Amino acid sequence: KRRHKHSDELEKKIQNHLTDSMKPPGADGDIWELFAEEGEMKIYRKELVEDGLICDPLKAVHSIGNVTAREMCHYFWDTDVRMEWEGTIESFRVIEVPEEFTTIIYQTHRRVWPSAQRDCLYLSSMVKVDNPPSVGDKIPHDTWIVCNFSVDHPEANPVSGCVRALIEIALICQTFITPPKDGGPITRDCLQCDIIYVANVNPGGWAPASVLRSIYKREYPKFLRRFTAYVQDKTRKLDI
Ligand SMILES: O=S(=O)(CCO)c1ccc(-c2ccc(C3CCCC3)c([C@@H]3C[C@@H]3c3ccccn3)c2)cc1
Repeated sequence: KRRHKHSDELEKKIQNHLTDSMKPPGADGDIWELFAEEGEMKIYRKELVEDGLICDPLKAVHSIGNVTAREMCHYFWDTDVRMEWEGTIESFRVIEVPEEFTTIIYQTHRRVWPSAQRDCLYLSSMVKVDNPPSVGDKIPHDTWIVCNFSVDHPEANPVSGCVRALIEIALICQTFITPPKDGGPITRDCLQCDIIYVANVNPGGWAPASVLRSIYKREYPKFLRRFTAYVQDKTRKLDI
């Protein structure tokens, strides 16, 4: 069962995301504030301060056509294309590949004046979920998750002056297929991908609350817009 040093922790986090993060906002009795809405994309936040640091949890739900859950998770997980859609990291390095779909990444984020530059050191794993909880009465064709969470690593060789931000992030995607009425073959137009993105970022050190909250308000909608458009573009059949 224990495939690498972080296997147990990864399994536990994935189980937690499948039970907690897949619940619609508010189902957990918590008060989520809808702070951005664009079509199917709805982004919620909660105010949370831990040890004086702004750790506002974020939860986004979205649904887009013409892509599968596996494609969404693949492009989110695959470091080969990371800089094609990530707009806020300055550099990143794959430190270790503990197993085929699991990497350990060190990345630096663009400095947010007036606070110090942040870096993240995290494990990123892409997993197909076998027995997914079905949300509502729709039955998913398949469910995939990418789980990113902070770990330690002796070879991080961090950029000096960076403050280590701590992250707990998950992208959970489900494919829904609506076969064509005329019984024809299933095409991309029959696909719908439901997305849940949860992000818990601890800035790791002091930063002005107003500055952090305005970054979150700006960056998360931008990230979800840009990333989903990127995947739809990468998977679009070539215009013949
Ligand atoms: O989804 S991922 O796994 C994709 C891989 O990169 C991921 C997303 C976001 C972060 C992240 C780490 C640090 C910070 C801060 C904290 C103080 C100064 C920088 C932020 C701030 C919230 C803003 C932000 C929000 C969304 C996207 C990028 N930036 C975000 C890390 C990983």
